[in-house]
Amino acid sequence: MSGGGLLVAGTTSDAGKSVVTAGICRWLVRQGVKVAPFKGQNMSLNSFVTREGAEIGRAQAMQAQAARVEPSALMNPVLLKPGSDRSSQVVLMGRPVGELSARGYHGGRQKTLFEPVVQCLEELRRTYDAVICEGAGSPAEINLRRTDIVNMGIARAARLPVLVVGDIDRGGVFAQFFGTTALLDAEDQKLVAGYLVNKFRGDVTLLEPGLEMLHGLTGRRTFGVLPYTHGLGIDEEDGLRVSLRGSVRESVVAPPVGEDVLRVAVCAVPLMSNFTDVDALAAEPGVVVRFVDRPEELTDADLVIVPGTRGTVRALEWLRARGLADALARRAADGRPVLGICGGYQLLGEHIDDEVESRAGAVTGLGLLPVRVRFAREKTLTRPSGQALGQPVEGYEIHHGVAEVLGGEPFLSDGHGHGLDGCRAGSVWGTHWHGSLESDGFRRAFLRVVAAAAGRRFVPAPDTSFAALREEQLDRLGDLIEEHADTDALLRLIEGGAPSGLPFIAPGAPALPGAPDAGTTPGAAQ
Ligand SMILES: NC(=O)CC[C@H](N)C(=O)O
Repeated sequence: MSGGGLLVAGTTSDAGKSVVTAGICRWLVRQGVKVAPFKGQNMSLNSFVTREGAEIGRAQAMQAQAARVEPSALMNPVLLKPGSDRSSQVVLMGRPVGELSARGYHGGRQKTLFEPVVQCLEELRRTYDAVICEGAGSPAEINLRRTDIVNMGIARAARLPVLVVGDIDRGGVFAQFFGTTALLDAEDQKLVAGYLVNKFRGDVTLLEPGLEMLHGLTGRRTFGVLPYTHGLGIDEEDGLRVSLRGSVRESVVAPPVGEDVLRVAVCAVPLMSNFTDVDALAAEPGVVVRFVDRPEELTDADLVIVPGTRGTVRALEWLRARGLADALARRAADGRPVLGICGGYQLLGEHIDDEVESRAGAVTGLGLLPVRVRFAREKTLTRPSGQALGQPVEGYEIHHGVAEVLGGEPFLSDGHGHGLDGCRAGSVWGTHWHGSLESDGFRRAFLRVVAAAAGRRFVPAPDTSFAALREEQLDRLGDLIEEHADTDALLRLIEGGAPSGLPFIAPGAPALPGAPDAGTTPGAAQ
């Protein structure tokens, strides 16, 4: 195969585009196809750092792993990181280029990003046999189509066939498939090859008449019906699938090894970034991870984690306002474990000087670690490695804040006694490194320290390999596609593009209010 491509669009957010894209990548690479993932523009606070030091969405890094290739900035040229409900940091080719309001972004900036996005995809298509692209939200966002760079905009520019994924679990999937198609203009519709039903529970024979009717209505076939599968929510784009009032959805089912479980409470701070850091804890038998936002929920926790955040000062204010700051201080005084990661580490320190992220200037931190933080314009984006508790640790850093450690013990060091990052003072630990808990030996050693401090007879399983668990998940995604999609038809689509003769479904895209043809011939193709 060469020059193959596909856009995996969705009828809604959370329809399963990311995991379907990953599953298609894993299936193709097993067939010997050299494949890469791509998403023109991603909005997420879960990001990753490539070996070249570029920041991209974690979902694309996960898909690259599914495709067994090294993640690169080309795979996610634009990353938007929300800093409030109305503005985002724009990361272009892995580097931040500014902070923009949604209005400013859609009003003009996005247009300027179209060319670079198209070029990145072209470069990937020259290097790989096939590129599986992921859309965002729904392609039928009629207010945004004109400036779109991630759904039909890119499909049209690159002549990609489009597969629309729908989540049947929430109901309404036929109307969604039909409506998504019918609200696109005629040229866009020519690329919409068909549908994929996701998260189906029950008897497929009951669904089949509906799929036939859908075919009759749209002239488009359904390429597969994927069953509802638990435990596949890996590296999500956003917080949608993490129940902030509940436990992590990825908890392992194996029973605890020791007599006690270990309870981990993760403070659900605003603008939480890389909450995926705690996935590795949830993968440990006997570790119970939940997100919390009330001080009384810290009482029975053996370990409290303050995770990363795109709003360090805002998170600090939130912790104070909710009474969590006092609860954290009491824990520290009682010698009970607290771990701060990135933004969570910064706010545990004594002082924050921030003219960059919050522009709040001088702010007093929680004072639980002897650390001072100054925000820099330059973003630190690295993939460090070192040691802690005598075990090798790998991580990645994504932050503007620069920490000056004034005391305590170094947390992560180079193995020769030189501190590399972070700080430990009594039972409080902090580091800028994300992903450190994925290092199996370190995670076990850290959990043993926590268990001892908490007086729990918890024993970490000797053999949990987070990397192996992740591989297993990616294989299961590949299996889902192989077993429940018409792979021959998918292959033809990826190789040959959308079939010709797909019918137009009225009314098509409406004209924008105020545009010259507004109010006339609603079905007119643009
Ligand atoms: N990833 C993070 O938690 C970032 C921390 C903080 N917002 C900074 O930029 O320094």
